[in-house]
Amino acid sequence: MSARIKICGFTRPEDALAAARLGADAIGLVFYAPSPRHVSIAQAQAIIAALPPFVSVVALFVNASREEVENVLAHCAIDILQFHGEESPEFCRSFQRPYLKAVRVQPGTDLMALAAQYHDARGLLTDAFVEGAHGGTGKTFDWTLIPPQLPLPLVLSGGLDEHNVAAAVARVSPAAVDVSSGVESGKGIKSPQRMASFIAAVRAAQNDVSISMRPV
Ligand SMILES: O=C(O)c1ccccc1N[C@@H]1O[C@H](COP(=O)(O)O)[C@@H](O)[C@H]1O
Repeated sequence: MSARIKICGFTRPEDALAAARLGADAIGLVFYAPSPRHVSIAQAQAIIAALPPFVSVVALFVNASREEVENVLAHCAIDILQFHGEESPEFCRSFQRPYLKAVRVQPGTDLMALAAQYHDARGLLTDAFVEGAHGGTGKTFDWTLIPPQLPLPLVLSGGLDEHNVAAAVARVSPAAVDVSSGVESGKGIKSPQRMASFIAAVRAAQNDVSISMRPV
């Protein structure tokens, strides 16, 4: 099955519409105020309203309160929650919505144990560990730290771009890839050219099944 493509960190409706037209499966909205990609409820509503049908909307939170998450869910048509902080499994599953749990990977990170803890997640999203940052750093991590038999769908992220995503897909055969910085022309501003190149690279990598290493 071909890897799904999520592009994260939209701040403008026209960029999200361009992503959808280019073939992105999901767009991400960052509800984390310190991020340069942070959106207000009103911005999120405008972005979502610009989308065609069948493009999933992912709401990203970092250690948000229950009230913050519920407020977004009450005002925006969100399909999937993405928890990118230190949220507990109980917190993640308490909204009765599909969720992704993000993990910032470094040597020693036990992804098998985390997959067991967050067993009802729609996927485990692996990002690079960068001291002092929660994500959206544009940094890659050592993909060999991902166990080949991870029991949850893998959403690979962290420093992906049009130049390295084909190698990443070939190396770990993720269920999905997620990119933010790697398709930008400025913080929160997505480049149509970079999004097109990224999506083309994912699709091209998948046509070369001979170099896929993850069992399907
Ligand atoms: O995009 C952000 O600003 C952000 C802030 C806080 C946590 C996560 C964030 N983005 C997510 O980070 C990963 C990797 O991003 P990048 O491609 O390396 O820039 C991705 O999952 C984004 O959704």
